[in-house]
Amino acid sequence: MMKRHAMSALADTMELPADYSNPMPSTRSMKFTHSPNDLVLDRYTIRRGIGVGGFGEVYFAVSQAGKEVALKRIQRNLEVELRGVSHCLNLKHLNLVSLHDVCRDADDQAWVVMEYVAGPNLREVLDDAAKSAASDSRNVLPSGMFESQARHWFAGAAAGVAHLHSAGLVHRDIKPGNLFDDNGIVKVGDYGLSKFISASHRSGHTESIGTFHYMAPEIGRGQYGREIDLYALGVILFEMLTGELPFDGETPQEIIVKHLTDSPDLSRVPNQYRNVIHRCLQKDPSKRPRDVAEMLSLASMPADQTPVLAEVVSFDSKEQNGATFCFHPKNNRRSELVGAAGGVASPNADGASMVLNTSTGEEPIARAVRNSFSDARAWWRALETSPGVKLVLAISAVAILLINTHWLLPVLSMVGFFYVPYYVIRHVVLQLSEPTSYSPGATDSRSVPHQNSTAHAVANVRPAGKPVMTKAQVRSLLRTSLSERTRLSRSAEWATSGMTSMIVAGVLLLLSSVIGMRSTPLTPIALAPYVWMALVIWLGAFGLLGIGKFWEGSEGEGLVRRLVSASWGACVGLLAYALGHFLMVPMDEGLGRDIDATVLPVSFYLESGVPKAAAMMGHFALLFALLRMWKPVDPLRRVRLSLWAVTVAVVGEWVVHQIVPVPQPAGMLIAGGVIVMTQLSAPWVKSNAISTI
Ligand SMILES: Nc1ncnc2c1ncn2[C@@H]1O[C@H](COP(=O)(O)OP(=O)(O)OP(=O)(O)O)[C@@H](O)[C@H]1O
Repeated sequence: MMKRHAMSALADTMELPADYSNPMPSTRSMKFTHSPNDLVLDRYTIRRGIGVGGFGEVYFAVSQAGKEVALKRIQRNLEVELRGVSHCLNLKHLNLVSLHDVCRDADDQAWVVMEYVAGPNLREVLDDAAKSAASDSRNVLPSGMFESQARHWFAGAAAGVAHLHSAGLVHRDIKPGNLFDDNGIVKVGDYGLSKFISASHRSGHTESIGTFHYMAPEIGRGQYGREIDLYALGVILFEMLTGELPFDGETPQEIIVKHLTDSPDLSRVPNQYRNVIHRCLQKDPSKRPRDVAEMLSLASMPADQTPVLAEVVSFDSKEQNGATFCFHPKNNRRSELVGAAGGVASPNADGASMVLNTSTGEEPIARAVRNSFSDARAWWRALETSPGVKLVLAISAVAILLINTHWLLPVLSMVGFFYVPYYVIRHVVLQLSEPTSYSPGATDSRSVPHQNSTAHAVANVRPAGKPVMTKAQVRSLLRTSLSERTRLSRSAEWATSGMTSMIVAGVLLLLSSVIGMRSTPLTPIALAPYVWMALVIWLGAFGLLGIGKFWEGSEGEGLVRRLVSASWGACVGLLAYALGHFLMVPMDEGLGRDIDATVLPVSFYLESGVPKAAAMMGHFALLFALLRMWKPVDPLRRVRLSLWAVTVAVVGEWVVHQIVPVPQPAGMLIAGGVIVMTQLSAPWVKSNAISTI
């Protein structure tokens, strides 16, 4: 209690922002000095007022040439110290709102000219989410945001803040109102300026402007280290995930006292984020994460955990302090080049080479299962029904599980039978294949301060938005990077792709057997051809995925690759033949040719016309040689799943069938299936990532 009084006194003596008496922006009067069509700074025509903040009024304006900008008219009672502002003005990063200029008009009025962001800020998004949750009669909406949305904002804001920090700047005013959504890209605005703008009656003294909910305790002591930004990001993450603030109160003093003394209640925060928020909200700045990179990894957000592909890599020519983070989450995606198995590609600081990191993170299937559980848990928590109803629901769920154990248990055992060895092998291989970066040109992330201490740092040499590398150059850098990966990391990725392809095979088997046996009783004999096809497809794809790991480092020599493909095709044919016999699959179906071809090669067939092993081997060898089999497994292929490639494979198979017939339609299904499966299972670097660099 004593401590609280002491803290309260401290809060009373703290310097509060000039506008603290009414800190909620919504209550500020929205009177604007300028009207639409006013010309300011001799070149900008005001279109409309956007809002009024602590520093002044913000307008949407256009230049004479039509460039859209946001203009902030700094309040008269604030002094603007322009010395040093240039440091902020010359920062360029995809996740920062660009500051174009700070200038004075004829009346000596200071204006900040900046990039105009049309999208909402996080404050508005959170308020909307709260309103939707309040009016959601089905109670399915979270009180904060969906986790994926929160991650998207968090990662984008972190990337912008990391860039500021690497440039030696502290934002000082991170809050939801200063984070914007620009067409899916999170942008941090209002950075650094608070240092250069101060209340005139305290000339020369830098003012604390942050809204109290996001203000780190040490700000009261005049400490403005970069830790205050991490603190604010922690508060924002808490708010996004729970819809509530960790420290709230009726007055600024009450909030400040809570920042100084209270511990946040993390019980409503999903498990995965408790640690990062706990660390970010430490009262002692030295106990917070060392930097943004550490904060992100505590949030389980290192690049290798996000199995998505890169979209943009942004470079800043002024970047000297090591890597910057860049987040371009169109479609909620991270900005790294990440393969299906979690690899990450990023250009290094001199832009001369790219690093393709392979996964060392959580196993993708385990992650998917964990995410589903946490979604289910969130849904369960959000379910606002009486405890009695919840109990009935829980008992019903358990009963349903128990009733279905007769098939659930065998299925789970089967899954475990394949999954556990795969998981162990993957884990062992990844343990051996550390470090996370394989490019000799890249600095080991753990050896250099500020350099990417998580796997996904990107550095750049250009202002965002202007491509500096042609697609071909980027492609060649990615190739180099792919070629520099260790054999172990490739093996790990192969294992993951193999597992994925097994799941795809299971789905194919299910679909094809359901369609093919809709009017046939389910017997082992009837099922055998489907199992046979699924196995042949899987084996074919698995081998190609493995060979693809050796091909991915170069564009390759076509003839050699066709020969290798043909050899693997012969193996697939042999396996198909052996498995067909083992499963007693009728091999004499659909052998007739549509074209009256020659009787060759007659020695490949029994007198009954049933293909011998040689026919199967010849057929698939020819097919694999004909199709460019390295394309569907190439991480740099144009699209993840090309239906054109599938069509070509099926038509190609039909052509080969005219020369060396095999059972149909199994042959065509196998050809199409192999191409679908390899494409779905092989890692892929999204092509517009390449075009936008
Ligand atoms: N670059 C911009 N593009 C579009 N809207 C902007 C831009 N900068 C600010 N705004 C909007 O203008 C309004 C006022 O912004 P401002 O930054 O002045 O106030 P604030 O963030 O509420 O308070 P403070 O100045 O204390 O940070 C807000 O609604 C904000 O979303």
